[in-house]
This record gives sequence, structure tokens and C-alpha cells, in this order.
Amino acid sequence: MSLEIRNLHKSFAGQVALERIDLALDGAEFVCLLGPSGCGKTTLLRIIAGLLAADRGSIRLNGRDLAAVPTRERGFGIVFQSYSLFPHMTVAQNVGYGLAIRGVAPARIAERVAGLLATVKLAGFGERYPGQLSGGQQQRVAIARALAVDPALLLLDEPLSALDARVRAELRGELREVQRKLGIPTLMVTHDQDEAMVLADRVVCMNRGRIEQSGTPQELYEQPRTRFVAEFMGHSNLLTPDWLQHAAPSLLAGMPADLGPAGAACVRPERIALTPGAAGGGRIVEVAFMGNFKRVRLEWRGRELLAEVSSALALRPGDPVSVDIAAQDCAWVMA
Ligand SMILES: Nc1ncnc2c1ncn2[C@@H]1O[C@H](COP(=O)(O)OP(=O)(O)OP(=O)(O)O)[C@@H](O)[C@H]1O
Repeated sequence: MSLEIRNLHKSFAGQVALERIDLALDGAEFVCLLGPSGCGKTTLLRIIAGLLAADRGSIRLNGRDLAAVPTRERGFGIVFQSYSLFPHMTVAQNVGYGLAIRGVAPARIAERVAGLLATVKLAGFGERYPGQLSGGQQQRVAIARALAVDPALLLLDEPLSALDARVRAELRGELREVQRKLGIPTLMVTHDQDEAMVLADRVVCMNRGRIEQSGTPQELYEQPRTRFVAEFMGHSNLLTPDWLQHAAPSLLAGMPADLGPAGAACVRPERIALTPGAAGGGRIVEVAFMGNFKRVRLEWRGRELLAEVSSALALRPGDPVSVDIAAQDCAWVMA
């Protein structure tokens, strides 16, 4: 499977929702479209699904232009945030729906449905109605229904966001497992950075209708190219060259020559080493105990920094600390 999106644009009543979107999906990748509310994720997914037309640009599936191909004929499986199951149909009927309308024989449907329900850990639930299921179970049914037709691509729009944290984490793991097992290329919309980190082979980070950066979760975390990506993918300290010049000039060693005026060094909080008690010029402002680590706000050379340190380190507000940052832990964001 290869899906290629070129130069896609979409506006609503003159308001730009998507701009110059280029995106290619290959093989059995799990790709997350990640970004804040209103950045255009759902609009992009809906255009790919064929539920919405783009103003400009092309979408090709294995080389074939999809512009004139209606949703049903694209062969994609779609799961939305709200469970959107047919309430008057049993679980088995819901899962088998796509096969039934394609005229597949009932015995084959029954076999396939049983297999899919086992895959999503709902064996034996076939005769229930959606109203008799929990939110997590309903979403499993929706996933099984989307998988029933052997989709060329699975499109998921915040499928876990209506669930409570525990069920959500559980289903996250299962979704990944099923996707790996079946090898179905998947594109999932989420605004949850943790979810994207856990699930995605590749994260496409969007902001204001544009793709800011695309890469593995680790690439986006360790080498964000923009301030937006640095701040959206976890916590960060953005240190400007002006400040570094007087506070820590040695960190300027790796600064790219073409760094723009809005450029800065992104240092992740866990890369800042603190030594309590030493006369290093830092002072603890606030300490939050997070279980396996402590999140610390501190003042150092005229600015505030965020650090994350071992829970075993005894630190209290007002304590003096020395601060160590290595030049190789600075990722230079360009804009
Ligand atoms: N049918 C529509 N008519 C008018 N404007 C729309 C329509 N659909 C989306 N928009 C606008 O387009 C922009 C992108 O919306 P979209 O739903 O794609 O964002 P999103 O990133 O999925 O956000 P969320 O996470 O909140 O769902 C928003 O400014 C939204 O208000």
C-alpha cells in the first residue's frame, strides 16, 4: 500500500484549515497525526476518507487518484471518536455489516466475525447490543468492524479519547498489538502526545493547518526543528543565544550558523543535572513529586529552568544547587 498526498489545501469560508500538506504513507506503518485542537487533523483525515473534498492537491492510493472515488470504494476502515455503532444491531451484526452489504455468504461472515471478536478480546459478545457494552468494549467493536473488510488503510479519529485513563491505556496497547499482527497501515488522529509516542512508528506534528515536522517519536523529541514541536512534544527549556551568551557560552558550541532570529537551544528537563548543596548559583523554586521522578523549577543565571531528577534526590524550595548542561544535549530549533 502506498498513499501519497501532494500539496493539499482546504479552506472553510475563507479560513484556511489545511495548507500545503505533503504526506506519504507506506507499508504497515502506524502514523499519528498529532497537534492541538483546530490544527486541521480531522479535516485531513476526513479528506483522506473521502468524507470531505479538498480545494486543491491530490491523494493517490497505489498510484490511483482518489479524487473521484467515493468513501465506500476507497476500501478504508474508519473509526471515529464516538463509537458510532448501529444501536439496533447486535455486536456480530455491527462487525459483519461491511461484509453483509458486499454480499458475503452468512457462514463466512459468522466465521470472520468470530475471529475478529477474538482479536479484539470480545469473544462471546456477539449477541449483545452496543447499549449493553462499556465504552471501551464499544470501541473495540468499532475497531473490529473497521477491520472486517480487510481495509487497505485504517483511519482512526481520536478513537480512545472518550475513554477513561485506565481503559484508554489498555486499549492503546491492544490497538498497537492488533495493528502489528494484521500489518494494516494506520493513520490515527490524536491531540495526546503520550498516545502518539506509545503508538506511532511515525508522528506527523501539525500546527495551524500545516505539517511542522514528521519523524519517529524519538526524532521529534530529541531533534525538534521548531519551538512548536519542542513544546508540544513534552516539556522543554528553550534557551536563546542571547541568554546563553552570558549565562553558558560553552553551550553555543554546536549552534548552527544559519540559526534564524527566533532560533533557540531546546534542552529537555531530564538532561539538566542538578547537584544539591553545591554553590553553583542555582536555587530551587518548586518541587513536584511525580512518583518515579521529581519535576523541579529552579532559577539559574537570571532565568527559570525546568529539570527532572531522580525522586531519590532530596531537594526543597530555596535550596542551592549547581546546574550542569552538556552542549550535546542542546537541540537547535530554527523557528
Ligand atoms: N465543516 C466546517 N466548517 C467550517 N469550519 C470548519 C469545518 N470543519 C473544520 N473547520 C475548521 O477548520 C479548522 C480545523 O479543524 P479540524 O477539526 O480539522 O481540527 P482538529 O485539529 O481535528 O481539532 P480537534 O482536535 O479539536 O478535533 C478549525 O479551525 C475548524 O474550526
